[in-house]
Amino acid sequence: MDSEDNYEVTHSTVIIPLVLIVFIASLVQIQRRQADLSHIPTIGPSSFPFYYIGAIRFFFNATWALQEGYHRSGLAAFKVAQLTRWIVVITGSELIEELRKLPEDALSYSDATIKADQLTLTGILTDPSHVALLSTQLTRTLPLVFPELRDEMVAAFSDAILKEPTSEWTAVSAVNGMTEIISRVCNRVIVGPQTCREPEFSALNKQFIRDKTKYLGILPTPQYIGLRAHAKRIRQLLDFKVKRRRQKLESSDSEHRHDLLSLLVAKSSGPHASRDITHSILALNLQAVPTTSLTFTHALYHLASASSSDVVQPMRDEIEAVLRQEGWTLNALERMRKVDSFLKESMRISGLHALTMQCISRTDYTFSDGTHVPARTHLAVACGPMHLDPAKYTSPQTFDATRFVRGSGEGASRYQLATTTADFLAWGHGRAGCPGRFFAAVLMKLMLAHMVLQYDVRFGDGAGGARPRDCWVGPERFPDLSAEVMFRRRR
Ligand code: HEM
Repeated sequence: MDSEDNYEVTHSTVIIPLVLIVFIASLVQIQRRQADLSHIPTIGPSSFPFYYIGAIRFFFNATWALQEGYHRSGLAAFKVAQLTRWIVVITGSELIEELRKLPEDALSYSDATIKADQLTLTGILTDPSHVALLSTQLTRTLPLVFPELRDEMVAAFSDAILKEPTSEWTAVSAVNGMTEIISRVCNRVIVGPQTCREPEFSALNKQFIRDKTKYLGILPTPQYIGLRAHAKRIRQLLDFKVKRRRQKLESSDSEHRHDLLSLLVAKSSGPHASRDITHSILALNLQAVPTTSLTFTHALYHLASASSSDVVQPMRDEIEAVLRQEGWTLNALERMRKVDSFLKESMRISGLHALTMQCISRTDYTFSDGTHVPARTHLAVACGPMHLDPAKYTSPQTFDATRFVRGSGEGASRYQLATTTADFLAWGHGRAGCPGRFFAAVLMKLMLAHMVLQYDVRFGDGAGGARPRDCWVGPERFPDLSAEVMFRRRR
């Protein structure tokens, strides 16, 4: 028997029974939960086996189910079927605030993340200790790392967009170009200046993210093997750097770096330190790079289809006026209100997730309006329909670049890009709010301001100047992954 036959045997003897076991287990689970949740209205069919029709429809058209539930009058909560579970969707600002305030022993966000994340099965991504570093250390060191961040962004832009000093229009693959830049700049603060530019590190990272996207949680597939192999090689690459950072820390070398690798080295010890550090670096890349790249690509598509005189020129005027007074500083970036508002409006109308604040109840809980959820219920909030609700936003279907521009008076911070509220949920909210959002907001503002100042941007003639259609996979929204945008250096 040759190796190909062996491979076939592995597939038929391992994968098919495994898939069947998972399928039957999920069937029993979903059926049992249906009985517990029968008092909560369902969008789509609710009885076996028809809820699978609802689950399949949710996969292909989640926005329909969420809009339907959100707008059905008087519903504070509704449920939708997914292939392996029910999700109870909470609506309305008051219940969302109530949900946000529930403590960890009543409601767990990490239980939901760990359950939903197929990487749990690979043994990679089990320790969430890097999360605390983001909200404390990274946000605090932003003023210190800001000059490095800008230098890296400018260099990465030239490399990824227009290497040659030409002023002709050049077509750039939007998702690839933005991912290239964002991966490099994010890694400048994650692993430092040399590693973020190393071709092997960056190629492995990209392959790891790609395999993760395709990995369905089934063990012996090529993606599973790939994920483990890439993680192993990245660990080999980082091992030497970890040792060097540790020596520097121990030698009280005054030239400490402010990247996350140094912080991880400082707080780790024991025989598994190097493995844990690699896993944290991988987790950070997974959580930072795809979200920021896709969010920024959405904004780029809005920019390429925006009116030059009504949207782009006023932004340029604002950026130039602020830079004349301050130069490139964190404070200058904060004063660029039109840039901030443009990105926030893009996240409102083209947010990546139609569901957010996904969590699992740990105890039975009754909301103030009487809605009861038993323990172990998967809960979420429908942010997609909320962002398009005319009761919350005037003309919600229109992209209004200055919607969030507000004066500097009291309460102005409520409208800023990184602020989460019960009406703006693109970063999650409360305990589930993205801990990397202050960094992501600074990075995207830097990129947009640089792009608007240095380049003209438009869609090619083939596209008729229009923004390409988004693509939905379940409740996740992707910008067109193959579209090109034309760039030209400003004359
Ligand atoms: C525009 C870019 C980004 C968007 C839209 C975004 C959005 C989100 C959202 C919505 C969540 C909560 C998930 C939920 O709803 O339950 C989240 C969690 C998270 N984000 Fe972001 N994020 C972005 C960028 C980043 C960056 C740059 C980093 C790291 C530097 C980061 C690190 C994380 C981490 C670690 C979590 C998990 C928090 C936890 O488990 O408690 N994100 N992000």
